[in-house]
Amino acid sequence: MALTGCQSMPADSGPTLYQQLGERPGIANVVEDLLYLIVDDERINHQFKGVNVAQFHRNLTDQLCELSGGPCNYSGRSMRELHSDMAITDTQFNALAENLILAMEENNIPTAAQNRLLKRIVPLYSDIRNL
Ligand code: HEM
Repeated sequence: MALTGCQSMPADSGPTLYQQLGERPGIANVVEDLLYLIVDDERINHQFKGVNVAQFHRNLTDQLCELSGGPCNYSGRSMRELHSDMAITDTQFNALAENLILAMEENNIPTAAQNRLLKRIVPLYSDIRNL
């Protein structure tokens, strides 16, 4: 019985990305700090004028939660639809990614976890740039 039990246990592969990010509360903190960085960043802050901050915070938190494997459902509009009129440049995309990295640093997210999340964001690139 004991052996059978052992066989059915999942291999100990360490914390999931969702756990490394501090689950939804940790992700919400990262997104809050990201918002402050965006407001201070002259390369991109003009794009965010008039944005509903509470909704942006909730939806981006849900999206990163879902992307990291957490139990969240992003219920906002598609990435292509949201960003299609913004003519986002590579420089602006990279500026936002840089701010996300800084926000993760501020929240002591390990570098390996930062890279795991960025890797899951990369596939969104062509939709966000409307390519
Ligand atoms: C890392 C890449 C990006 C991700 C994962 C991302 C994700 C998102 C998400 C989930 C939303 C929905 C939030 C809401 O419902 O308000 C959103 C909206 C928005 N994003 Fe992005 N985004 C990215 C890059 C960018 C860039 C580079 C810009 C501009 C420089 C940008 C500008 C905006 C704006 C202005 C909105 C609000 C649109 C609206 O309310 O109609 N995003 N983004």
